[in-house]
Amino acid sequence: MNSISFDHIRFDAVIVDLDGTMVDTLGDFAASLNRMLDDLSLPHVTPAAIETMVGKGSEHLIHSALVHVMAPDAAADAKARALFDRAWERYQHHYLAINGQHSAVYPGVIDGLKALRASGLRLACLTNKPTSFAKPLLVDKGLDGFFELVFGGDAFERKKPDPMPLLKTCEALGTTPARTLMIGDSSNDARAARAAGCPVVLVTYGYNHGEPVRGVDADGFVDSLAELAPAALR
Ligand SMILES: O=C(O)COP(=O)(O)O
Ligand SMILES: [Mg+2]
Repeated sequence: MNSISFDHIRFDAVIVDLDGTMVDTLGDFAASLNRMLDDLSLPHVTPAAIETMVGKGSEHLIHSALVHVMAPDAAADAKARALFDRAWERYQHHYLAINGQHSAVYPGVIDGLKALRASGLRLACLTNKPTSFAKPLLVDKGLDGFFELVFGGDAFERKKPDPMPLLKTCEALGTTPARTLMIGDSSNDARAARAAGCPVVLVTYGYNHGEPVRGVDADGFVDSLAELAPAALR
C-alpha cells in the first residue's frame, strides 16, 4: 500500500534520479560491461549481479564488476585497481556506442513528468551516471524536454549519498531544499535527500543495491511516477 502525505509542504521543484527511476538501464550496463570484460579477456557478469552494483556511479560499478568476475582470487581487489584505467576507457567507449539501445523508460514516467510540469513544478535530473552518458540518454528517450537542468555524477565534487549534489541542484534551481522533492529508487537517493533536507519519495521498481526498497527511510513510495498526484505536491 502506497501513501504520501505532505500536508504542510508546498513544493516548488522536483529533482528526479535517472537509472532505476526513469529508465531501466540494466541492459545498457550489461552490454557495456561485458564488452569491456571481453576486451580485458575476463568472464562476463550477469544482469542480476549488476543490479546490486548500480547506483553509486560508473567508477564503483566497474570496480565491483572486475572484483566480481575475478573472485575468489584473494588479490581481486588489487588486480581490479591495476586494471581500472584501461577498464574505464573501454567501458566509456562501449557505453557511448550503445547508450539507450538496451534500455526502456518505465511505465508511468512520461505521464508523471507531464503532470508535474503541468502543475508548474520545476524539474531537474540528478544522477550518479556521468553527465556525458545521462544527457544523450535523456534525449534518446524523449525525456530531455522535461528538465531545466541535468547533473551527472561528475558534475560536483561528491556523488549521492553525499548531500552536496542535491544542495547544489537546489542552489542552481534557486529553491530551498525543504520545498524541493527528491524522487529516486535507492537508499543512496534517500540518504542524500535526508542529509540535504529534501523530502524524498522512492519508486518501488528500481535497483536499490539489491535490497528491498521499502526498508529505506523515505517519506513515501510509489509504484509509478504517474501516482505522484500533483495535487498532493502543490
Ligand atoms: O550509478 C549510476 O551510474 C546510476 O545512478 P543513478 O541511479 O543515480 O542514476
Ligand atoms: Mg537510481
